[in-house]
Amino acid sequence: MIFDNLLSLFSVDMGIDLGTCNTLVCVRGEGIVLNEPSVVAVHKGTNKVLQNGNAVGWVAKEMLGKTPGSITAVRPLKDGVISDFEITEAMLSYFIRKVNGKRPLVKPRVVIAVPSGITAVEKRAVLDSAERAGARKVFLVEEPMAAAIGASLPVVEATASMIVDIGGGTTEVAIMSLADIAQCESVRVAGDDLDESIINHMKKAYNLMIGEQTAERIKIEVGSAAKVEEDTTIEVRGRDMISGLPRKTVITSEEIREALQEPLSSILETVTRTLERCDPELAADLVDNGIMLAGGGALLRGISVVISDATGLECRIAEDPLTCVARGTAIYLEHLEEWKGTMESEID
Ligand SMILES: Nc1ncnc2c1ncn2[C@@H]1O[C@H](COP(=O)(O)OP(=O)(O)OP(=O)(O)O)[C@@H](O)[C@H]1O
Repeated sequence: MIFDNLLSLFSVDMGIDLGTCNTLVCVRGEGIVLNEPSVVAVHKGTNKVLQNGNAVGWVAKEMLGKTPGSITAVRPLKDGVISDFEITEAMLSYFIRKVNGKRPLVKPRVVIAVPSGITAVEKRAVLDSAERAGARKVFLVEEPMAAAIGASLPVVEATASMIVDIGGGTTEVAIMSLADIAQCESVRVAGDDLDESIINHMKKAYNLMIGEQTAERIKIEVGSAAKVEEDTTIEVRGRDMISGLPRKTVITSEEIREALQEPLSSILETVTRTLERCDPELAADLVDNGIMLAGGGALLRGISVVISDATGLECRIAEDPLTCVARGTAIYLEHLEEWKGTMESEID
């Protein structure tokens, strides 16, 4: 124990938000030091990462959708869970090496935020991957708890705090009190599904095939959950499904809003269901405390308006919602000695 504390003086303790879309790493005392896409480029049909294990993150994202036949750029996490263990391990290993690089002699202690819905087997896989990827000790925290802490909600107090974390693969809804999760639900509908709906809309309405990156750009530039600004238009390029040739067309923000309604209604249902299951005393607190939104999906125009309309509660957006979970893991690192009993760890 004392030896471990001594070692921590020489190692970088890090908090990792292992996301479907982005992985963020925080270092104790330094804040966010890495923010890269959760993408890895491999030789097709193998788990061999290109460029000696270094084709990860930004380098690999540029290859996504543009790779020649022998190379594939993969996202090893899907729907918020690990879909490819070996590649996830390679990715974690690259990020840990990149951050720990300056102090390679002592292995780091690592806090990883994982979706609340993952199974014991999946948790073990994350623990094992991080250990093999070079961590000295690994602690897991539940993503909604990390998000709430990162959003400065008073989770340790005897009052209810509610977080809706809309990520890439999953939306996590949780109600917390006294440092514990009282009610929690996770749905595998989030930002990626909004992109998917845009792709389907373009196929159906315009016979135009567009890529995932184009769909995401449309969502970010003109997408909305409710009409909160003047409607605009955007030029979209893709491949004509009939002629097979490149083509462009102009679409409106109104039709995109329409296309997003279906996945958004699944998210809204999850939010209202979680509230319905909540203890009446905690529900009473939420009348005053409201709901906090986190994750990249919180940046979708009008999302707080639709959640507020559906629940009747005040809905706020966390500051810098994309980094909430990572900042929460950094706060965990600061309180590691006090809180580690509440976290799952390989060794403890
Ligand atoms: N301005 C924006 N408007 C709408 N969506 C956005 C915006 N910026 C980012 N996003 C979306 O947020 C999602 C990524 O959010 P985030 O980084 O919180 O997810 P993640 O942690 O990688 O995923 P998960 O929590 O599911 O593992 C993507 O779907 C991205 O398209």
